[in-house]
Amino acid sequence: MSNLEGAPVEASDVRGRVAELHAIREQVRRGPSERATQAQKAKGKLTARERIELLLDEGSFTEVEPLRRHRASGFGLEAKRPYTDGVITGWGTVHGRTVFVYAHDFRIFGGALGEAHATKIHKIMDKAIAAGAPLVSLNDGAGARIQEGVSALAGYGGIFQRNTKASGVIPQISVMLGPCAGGAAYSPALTDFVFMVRDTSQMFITGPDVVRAVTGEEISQNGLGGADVHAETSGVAHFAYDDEETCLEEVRYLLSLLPQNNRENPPRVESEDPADRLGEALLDLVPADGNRPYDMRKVIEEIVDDGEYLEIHERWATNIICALSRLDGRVVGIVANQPQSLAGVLDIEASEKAARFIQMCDAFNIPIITLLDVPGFLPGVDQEHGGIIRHGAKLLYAYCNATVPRISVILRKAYGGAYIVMDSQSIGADLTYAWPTNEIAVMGAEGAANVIFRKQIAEADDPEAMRSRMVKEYKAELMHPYYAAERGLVDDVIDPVETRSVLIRSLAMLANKHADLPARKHGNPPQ
Ligand SMILES: CC(=O)SCCNC(=O)CCNC(=O)[C@H](O)C(C)(C)COP(=O)(O)OP(=O)(O)OC[C@H]1O[C@@H](n2cnc3c(N)ncnc32)[C@H](O)[C@@H]1OP(=O)(O)O
Repeated sequence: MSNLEGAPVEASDVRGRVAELHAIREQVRRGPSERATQAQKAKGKLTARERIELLLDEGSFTEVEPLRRHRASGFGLEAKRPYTDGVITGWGTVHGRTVFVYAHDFRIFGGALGEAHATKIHKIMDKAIAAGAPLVSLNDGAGARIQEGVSALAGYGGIFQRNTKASGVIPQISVMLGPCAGGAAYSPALTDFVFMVRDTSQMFITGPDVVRAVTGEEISQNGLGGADVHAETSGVAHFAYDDEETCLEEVRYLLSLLPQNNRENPPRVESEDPADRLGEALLDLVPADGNRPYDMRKVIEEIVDDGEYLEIHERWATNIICALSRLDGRVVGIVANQPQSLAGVLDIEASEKAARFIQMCDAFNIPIITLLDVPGFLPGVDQEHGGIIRHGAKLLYAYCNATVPRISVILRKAYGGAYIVMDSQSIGADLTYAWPTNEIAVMGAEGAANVIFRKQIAEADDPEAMRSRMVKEYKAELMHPYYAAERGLVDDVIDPVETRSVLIRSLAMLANKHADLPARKHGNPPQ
């Protein structure tokens, strides 16, 4: 028999050796000690194996290198060589499709990454890339293993390099389930989606102690890098949940909406929701008066299959909505202005959020539906000095670069540069529709009249009466609902109730869209 720290005792026959193997396996399964497990539970956290069980289909996990141990020395490491070396790696299935996974075991060296631990992760990442299947990391590790020095740091380099190589090839999902500092925060930042759990997970480059020493700021771990901070303020996390069970269930849901790799389409399902269902409610959801707010989420619910969608970055940059959903069983990415948050303007954060989402959709063959109700870019010194020009350009670049089917629907306002940026026909949308409530223009009629009729208004006996006459004139001349359609700038003006069926027919037509791009190493997108 063997123990976790020592070498196996030799058994003399086959049965004896098999028994020994099973005994070792049992030790590996149990982990380092009951005390360590209790400490993990006391922090409100599940163990790495429990997490893997929740993530994957029942009984589907196959572990790789469970018997791996480090060969490092010094600081008493020779006497502490637990199996797995603090990370459990392998593959299983989610909804029947292969998914690779690695999970830090915080009970072993606080899940800290040493050389052997890192090479296990490298191996599983290489296998995920080769097999063309998603990679999910379950992060609960204290960063580089301090006792192993620069060997541990090099291990991170290998992870970053593979994250980048896999980017746009296989979906990569990072689930943050404990404190993740330094190197442990950068790998997730390179992946497609970051999930966090409130109170138990944190991400930061340097912890509160270093922050206090350098800047004098006092802040808790959660205040610095907790789930709410990253889901609402920094935008580092795409999703935040109250508990690990819900979090891992949502990872499974996200995976059901993604293809296995960039050579596949996302999985289509049978939809029970009729493709020709009319959305009568849309007539009441969206006020014709462009200044009145409404909840764009309700519009999305009315259009998509069974009202179901998964919102990404739900609480960050809320003036734009990014969501994955289905139309007649086909996965779509929805980008929509949200008139009830900052009137749906585009600002720095909204541009960044939507740009990354569009890039992800394009990489993984997910058609993009854009729902427009946008008054323009947010004016202001903060925005200009913060670089709205280059951040807004990210959104423009992402749309222009996307070769997946692209369909836009203009619900109400579509003004100026924001109209062009939000997947107008002129930047390559395949199909553009407008509701009869559309207001496509360079700017709102009030603003336009104030500029071009400034002289007449100023010289009039009754400037206010003159202004309102000019606004009316401008609207009648240049902003009537058929102005863009008459010029072929939209493909049709549609009855809002038909939006779902029009989109479904359009997606079916575009299903085999193919676009050839000029040869180049890669573009140089604005950053
Ligand atoms: C490139 C880079 O990654 S640089 C970043 C390097 N990492 C760090 O600086 C983080 C250092 N660790 C910490 O700050 C804390 O351990 C935290 C916040 C992660 C977790 O705190 P706690 O939940 O209180 O756990 P605790 O500190 O008891 O650690 C658990 C065990 O992991 C060990 N451990 C923690 N961090 C590391 C580490 N980086 N390397 C090796 N062992 C570590 C602890 O010594 C402890 O071991 P023990 O159970 O044998 O006593």
